[in-house]
Parts: sequence; structure tokens; C-alpha cells
Amino acid sequence: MNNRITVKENNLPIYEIWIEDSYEQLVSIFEPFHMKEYKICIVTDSNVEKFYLQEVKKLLQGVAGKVVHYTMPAGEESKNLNTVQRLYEFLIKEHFDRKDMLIALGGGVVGDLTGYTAATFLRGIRFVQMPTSLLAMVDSSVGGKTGVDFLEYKNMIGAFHQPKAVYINLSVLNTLTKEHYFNGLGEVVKYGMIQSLEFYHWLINHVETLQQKEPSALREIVYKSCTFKQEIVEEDPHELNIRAYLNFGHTLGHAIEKWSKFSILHGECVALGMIAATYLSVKRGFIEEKELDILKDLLDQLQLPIQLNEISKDEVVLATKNDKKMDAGTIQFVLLKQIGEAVLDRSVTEQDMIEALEYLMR
Ligand SMILES: NC(=O)c1ccc[n+]([C@@H]2O[C@H](COP(=O)([O-])OP(=O)(O)OC[C@H]3O[C@@H](n4cnc5c(N)ncnc54)[C@H](O)[C@@H]3O)[C@@H](O)[C@H]2O)c1
Ligand SMILES: O=C(O)C(=O)C[C@@H](O)[C@H](O)[C@H](O)COP(=O)(O)O
Ligand SMILES: [Zn+2]
Repeated sequence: MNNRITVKENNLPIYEIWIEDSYEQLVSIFEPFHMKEYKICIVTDSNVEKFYLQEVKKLLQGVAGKVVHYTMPAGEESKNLNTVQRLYEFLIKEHFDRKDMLIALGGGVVGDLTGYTAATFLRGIRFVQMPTSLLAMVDSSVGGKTGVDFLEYKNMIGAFHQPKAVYINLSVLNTLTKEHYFNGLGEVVKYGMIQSLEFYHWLINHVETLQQKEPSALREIVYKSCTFKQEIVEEDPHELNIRAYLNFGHTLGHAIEKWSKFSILHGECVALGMIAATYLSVKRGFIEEKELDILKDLLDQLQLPIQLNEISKDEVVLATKNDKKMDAGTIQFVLLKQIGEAVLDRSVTEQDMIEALEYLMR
């Protein structure tokens, strides 16, 4: 299978996604960037540091004039402006200039925060994504959405800033916890639902190999997911229209994530949000009710949550009022026209959302 995907903007190639089984090729991705005179700061978190920082730092020492690193505490709680400020302070102390580069070595939290820092420091410096969680490999490292949470609202402060490259080493998934592995599968299922019935069926037919983290299945889902995302972001890089489909399950998902104070993981909240959005798609008469059971069965087998025991419906609905797809006071909700085809719908009301949350509590 092909292990390289080129992402274009206005038909011009802007970066490559490398899908490898080790860090053997890492040095070669830096050839076009002429880093010998410049500095690199590897940004990572307290878990990933223990496993991969030494190896990556050693390799990059042969690439750049100087390599330093910055480690943040692991977890969504770090994804805020306080951490960004500490990273700015570190970069200033290390005299980083506009040609220097950040490397995001970690999951989606490290990727989003490093990307946002790169977008804003000195009005924008270069950065490379080295995703280490499944979620970051299949979604957050591609497409240039960067940002941090604010007042626990998800990704409220951010910028579009494209990486110079995305380097995926699939073997690092060996050290990822089961919980975070299955969490990443939430976003993988999303691609099937919004973009490809064929891929959705493939997932249903490969549940066991996915449960067992079988290497060829992992390669397949990472390659396919990156390709699905590349196709959408090339067509609509700044989410003026169809990129919003990638937000399927996120309007209520993000609101549940905020309500849970991040105790429910992003991919898990997306799973719940996808069930809610599918429920509303059934209610609109777009898809058959049996699709809800098929989806819930798939998510359940992938160890993702399919119901909520307690929730403050009002708090969750209130949080959706700050959804980034709000337009003149109405939410553009992502629904399904059919499995494999998303549609934007402006007619979802607060009462609809409450009903969908009640469905999750049954
Ligand atoms: N920018 C985007 O397009 C986009 C898309 C989807 C999600 N996101 C964001 O991504 C974040 C979630 O990302 P995540 O699930 O990767 O969370 P995360 O970055 O917190 O990583 C999950 C956990 O796994 C650990 N970890 C990562 N790689 C590891 C490895 N190889 N071995 C051992 N431990 C490892 C991390 O230290 C962390 O504890 C959320 O903030 C979400 O909003 C952004
Ligand atoms: O890349 C995108 O576009 C996405 O929407 C991918 C989502 O999985 C991701 O969680 C994104 O951050 C959510 O959108 P946001 O605009 O609310 O941050
Ligand atoms: Zn997401």
C-alpha cells in the first residue's frame, strides 16, 4: 500500500503525510527545510517524553543547528493559553527566530497546542506534526486546524496553520493505552459515516482485527482516514462549507466534553455525538432506524460509549450556543442524508437536541 499522501492547496502541494513503521525515514523529511543553521524545539507531553523523546531528539540533532525540547503535562487540561504562554517564554529564552521550527511529538493535545503556538509566535513559524496517538494520526495532525480550549470551551482560540510535514510512525501505537486507542477509533468511524459507506462496511467487517490492533488493519485505517481528510481539506481548507462535515458528532460531542470537564475523552464524546446526530437524521426521515442500532453495535464493539447515565441537558445545550458552526444565531448541524453522506441542516432546535440527549440516556 502507498505510504505517502500529498496535501495540496490551490492545486499546489503544500506538505506530505508519511506513514512509516519506524523513525528510520525521519531525517529525510527535513531535507527540503535546510535546517542546519536553524533551531528545532520538540514539544511533547509527560507520557510521550518517556517513550520517544530521546530517540527523536538524537535523530534531529543530525538535522538542525540546535535541538531543544519543551514538555507539558499530559492531558486535555494542558490545552490552554497558560501552556501556550509558558511555551512562548521558553522559545524567547532560547532565542527562537522566524526560521526556526517546532515539532509536535504527541497526541492531538500536543499537536493542536504546538500548531497554535507556531501560528502565532513571531506571526507564524514552521512546524511539523509527529502524531503519536491514533486520534492524532487519523485526524488532528492533518488539515492545519490548531488551537486551545478557553473556559473549557473546546478549541475556542485557534488559527489555521498548515504543518510543513506529517510523520507517522505506526509502531508507536504499541505503547498507547487501550482507552486512547479505542478513543481514536471514534474519529475513524466518523469518516465512514460522512464520506464512505464502503469504508463503514469495512470497519463493521474488521471489528475483530481492530479490537486486536492488527498491524495491517491499523495501516489501513490510518491511510484511509488521512486520505478522506486530505480530500475534504483540499476542497475547503478554511471550513467555509464542506469541511464542516468533519464536525459530525462534534456539536453535542464538544458540549458533552465541556460538561464532563474533560473526564470523557474527545473520541468518546464524538461517539456519543454521532449517535445523537444519527438519531436526529432518523427523526428527519433521512435514514432508517435500523442504522442507529448498527452504529451503536459498531461503537460498542470498539469499546466506545453508547449511552450516558447522567447529564445536565440544559448545560450541554447551552454550551452548543458557542459552537463554531453558529451562523447568525442558528447552528449548522451536521446530519446524515444517508450513511456515507453528510448534510448541513439549520433546522435543529434546542428541543431536538434535548430529545437526542434523552435518547442517549435511555
Ligand atoms: N486539530 C484537529 O483537527 C483535531 C481533530 C481531532 C481532535 N483534535 C483534538 O485532539 C485532542 C485529543 O487528542 P488525543 O486523543 O491524541 O489526546 P492526547 O494528546 O491527550 O493523547 C492521549 C493520551 O495518550 C498519550 N500518548 C500519546 N501518544 C502515545 C504513545 N504513542 N504511547 C503512549 N502514550 C501516548 C498522551 O500522553 C495522552 O495521555 C483533543 O483536544 C481534540 O480536540 C483536534
Ligand atoms: O479538521 C476538522 O475540520 C475537524 O473538524 C476535525 C475534528 O475532528 C476536530 O475535533 C476539530 O477540532 C473540531 O472542530 P473545531 O472547529 O470545533 O475545533
Ligand atoms: Zn474531533
